[in-house]
Amino acid sequence: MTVRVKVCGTTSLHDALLSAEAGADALGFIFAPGSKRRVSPEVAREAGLAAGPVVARVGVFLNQGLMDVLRTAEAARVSAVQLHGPVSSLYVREVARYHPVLRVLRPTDLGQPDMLEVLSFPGVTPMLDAPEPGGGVPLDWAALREVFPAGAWLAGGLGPANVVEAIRALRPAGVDAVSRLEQGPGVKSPEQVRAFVQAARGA
Ligand SMILES: O=C(O)c1ccccc1NCC(=O)[C@H](O)[C@H](O)COP(=O)(O)O
Repeated sequence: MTVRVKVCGTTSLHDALLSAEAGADALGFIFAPGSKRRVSPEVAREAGLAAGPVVARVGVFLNQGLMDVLRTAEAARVSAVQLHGPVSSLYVREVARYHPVLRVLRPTDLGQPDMLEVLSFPGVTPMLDAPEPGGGVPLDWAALREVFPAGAWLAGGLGPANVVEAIRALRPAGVDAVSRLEQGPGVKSPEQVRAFVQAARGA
């Protein structure tokens, strides 16, 4: 199965076009307060729509109010929503009534019935990520091999140099990265973005 590739932390039209031209399947737009990659819904909307009809536009949220998520997602015209943080399954189910959801889990969540319940909701796809989102720290792929959910995406410290190994270890449906694709906070490195997409495609 072809692995999907998401380039997260897009903060400009320039970087959206860069990732789309590199062949990314999805762009992430971070709306979490306090993120050094936070983008306004207006910029996300302009940049995401410019990437064309086949590139997914993912709004990224961390523990934010339900109405904030729904209003921002609408204003930014995202095509999916990524939810970080200890939000309830009811909350995830409500967001999934309006948008496809990438529900971010940490490895320690995998044993928790209430966290796993959400994965049975229609339109909700799990994404395994490190405890600190956007922190550039890889997960222990070998330790996850037996418990990695079917159809899940993988994030956490991925970049051109390790994405092939990660894909071969866990066979995720998609991969997502930000820290290792930047030349500065919120600014993409063209070389790293191209190399990441190319490496993931060739895995
Ligand atoms: O990157 C951030 O600043 C961020 C802040 C708050 C919530 C989510 C955030 N990033 C979300 C992502 O999907 C990252 O791509 C993912 O955590 C992987 O990051 P990295 O380990 O830096 O590749």
